[in-house]
Amino acid sequence: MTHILAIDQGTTSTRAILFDESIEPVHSAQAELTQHFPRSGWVEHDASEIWDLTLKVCRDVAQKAGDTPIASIGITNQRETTVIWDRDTGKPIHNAIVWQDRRTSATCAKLREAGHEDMISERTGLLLDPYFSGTKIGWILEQVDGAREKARAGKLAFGTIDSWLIWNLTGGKRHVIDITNASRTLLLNIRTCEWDEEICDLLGVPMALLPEILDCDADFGETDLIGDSVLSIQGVAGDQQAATIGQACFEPGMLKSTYGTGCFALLNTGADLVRSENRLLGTVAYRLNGQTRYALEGSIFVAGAAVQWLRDAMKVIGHAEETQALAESSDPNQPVILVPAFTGLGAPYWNADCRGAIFGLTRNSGPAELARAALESVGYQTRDLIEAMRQDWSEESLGQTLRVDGGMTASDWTMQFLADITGARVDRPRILETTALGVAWVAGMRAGLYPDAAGFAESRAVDRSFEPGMTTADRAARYQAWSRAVRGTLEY
Ligand SMILES: Nc1ncnc2c1ncn2[C@@H]1O[C@H](COP(=O)(O)OP(=O)(O)O)[C@@H](O)[C@H]1O
Ligand SMILES: O=P(O)(O)OC[C@H](O)CO
Repeated sequence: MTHILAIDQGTTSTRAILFDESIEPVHSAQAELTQHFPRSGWVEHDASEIWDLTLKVCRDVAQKAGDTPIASIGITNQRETTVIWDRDTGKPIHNAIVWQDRRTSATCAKLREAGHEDMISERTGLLLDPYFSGTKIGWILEQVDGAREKARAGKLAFGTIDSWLIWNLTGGKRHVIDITNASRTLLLNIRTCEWDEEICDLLGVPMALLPEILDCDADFGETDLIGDSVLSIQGVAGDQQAATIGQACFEPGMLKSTYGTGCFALLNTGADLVRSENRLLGTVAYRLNGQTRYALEGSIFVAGAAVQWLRDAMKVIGHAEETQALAESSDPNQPVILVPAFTGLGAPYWNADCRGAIFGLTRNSGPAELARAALESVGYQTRDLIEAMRQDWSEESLGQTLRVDGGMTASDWTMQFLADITGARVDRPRILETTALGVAWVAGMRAGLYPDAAGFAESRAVDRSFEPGMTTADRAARYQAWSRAVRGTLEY
């Protein structure tokens, strides 16, 4: 018996999962991460806590497996979150600035006004938005005393969370980043897959800060910190790209959508980078065996977070699961619509300033109608993404099947509505930990334990498929109502 260890460092928690020789998850350990909100719109993590908890869950899970050896390590992580540390001490010089953080929106607006957005989008595939790492790096260098000089002198290191974990796991020997994480920094030329010096210069990021870029299945270094033997790190990808791999979306046209706090839909566009005309992102899906595959990505900031809002702010539920019974008991003649723009709207609107709205309330609208509206908002937003993808990539098969994963897919009601409103078949896999599965497979394949991509795709099993049931007329009417509600929200 041999195991593969997958580390999944997410926004709210860190998980370590051991997969056996049949690529089945057999042991796991998890720790919650402290969220810091120093100001409205700011979100930080303590990078040292991230490292401590990651090492802890890895050691915990290794202990659960007893004497069974680990053949290789895969790492997947929350993307864009930015850490800068001192190369001598190994200590972060500031809290990590999390992907959700909006503090650099004024910097982005200035760069936009100066006319740089087209050039940056053309080269990076991304948009000028605080979401990405580039402007976060600039902010830390500006705010921390002496940081810019130290950065120029090569004394500091920047990394996304994969880089930070690998630096620590290898005892400071490797300063690297995988290509998928690099493609989220706003500093990568996505075609040449190299750092873009002109953009780095524009954003005030000295090249001496930057890690070496590696393929997802590269040699990322070795660690002797987990268990008694030396373990190799051989598979790395940002979490949404890892889920794309874990869902075996290896062919152009395959689409996966992950429903956690937010929702991230990635469409494999093959060896071609598609430049979106509809404010979707162009990103590296993965690079395996030296072959780069691209994706179009739609990122929505509020999916499961709408359910958290019902629980924490509105207090209409005690637990997320209760939304199912409430939605089932809601009055179908009250078409309440919730536009959950709590922190603005992501793709395809990218409006950071609009805020949430509820439409169609009556005196009888209550918790049941609100719960249904929250669950439906996830389906409507996904439909927005698929419509935008269809305009960018006119392949007929697009949008016929949606491979889903993430915590919110536990809700059958939500998955059925998703199928109804998108008109797509929704496939929920048997292994829901697709993010960890993706990098476990890459690491295990490199270690010679797991099959190639075709064999892996064949082994993928579906737990349940949801077929669209709504009439075409009903689907169209409801989607039109949603579109009107979004317009109203944007105009308010
Ligand atoms: N049965 C359910 N019905 C509706 N939403 C759910 C259900 N179970 C979990 N969720 C939502 O899914 C999210 C958690 O998913 P997860 O994949 O763990 O998120 P993340 O990785 O972003 O922390 C939460 O926002 C939660 O409200
Ligand atoms: O950690 P998650 O699952 O919320 O994912 C975060 C994304 O990678 C942000 O782009």
